[in-house]
Amino acid sequence: MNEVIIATKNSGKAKEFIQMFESYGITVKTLIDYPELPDVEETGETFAENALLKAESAARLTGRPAIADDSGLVIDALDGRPGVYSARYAGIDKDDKANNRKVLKEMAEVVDDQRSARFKCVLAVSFPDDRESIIVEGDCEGRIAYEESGTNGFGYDPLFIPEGFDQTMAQLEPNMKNEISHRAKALRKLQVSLTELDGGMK
Ligand SMILES: O=P(O)(O)OP(=O)(O)OP(=O)(O)OC[C@H]1O[C@@H](n2cnc3c(O)ncnc32)[C@H](O)[C@@H]1O
Ligand SMILES: [Mg+2]
Repeated sequence: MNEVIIATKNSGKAKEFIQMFESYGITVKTLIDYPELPDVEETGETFAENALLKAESAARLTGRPAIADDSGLVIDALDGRPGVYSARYAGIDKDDKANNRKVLKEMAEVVDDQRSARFKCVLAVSFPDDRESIIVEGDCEGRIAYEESGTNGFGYDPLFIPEGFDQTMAQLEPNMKNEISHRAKALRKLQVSLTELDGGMK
């Protein structure tokens, strides 16, 4: 495999996948390269259901294996919200600024030791033939800051302080995020699953 399709229209995710796959010598194409493909409605109740919906649709429509990422932020003090609704938490889809403001407001009165949270990433690989889809997941533990800091990354990165750091994900170098992130952990598991398939990832 020297090219892979990632079924995402999120440019932040796309950039990270391009960087992470570089080390395997694999070129990444995303749905940004296939503007004619229709949007998939994320009607699932779990990250896995939504990842599968996106991967199956892309594999069917492109005729090639496709990987989809469904991910989000799970905050303990908010009973797991924003969770699967992370992209549209403040109402409008993919308004990162508004989503971050809403989370900060809801977390304003929450004390230090109750600010635990994790990023979750579920990756699904689907095939255009009758091979079964593969699902893997990765978590990144951390806590919610009191204000936004940093400009790297995307989404909730300016609010999220990963375990073992005193800076937000948006203040870390992209290479560091791509070592420790939920997405990196899921991708490492996928590498293991894919090497068991014909051809593998190399
Ligand atoms: O469905 P696609 O096209 O992949 O793009 P999306 O942005 O809609 O992606 P999701 O449905 O998986 O929603 C995930 C949301 O969770 C947040 N998120 C996911 N991974 C993140 C990360 O690494 N850093 C910060 N926020 C993240 C971000 O707000 C995303 O919009
Ligand atoms: Mg989405």
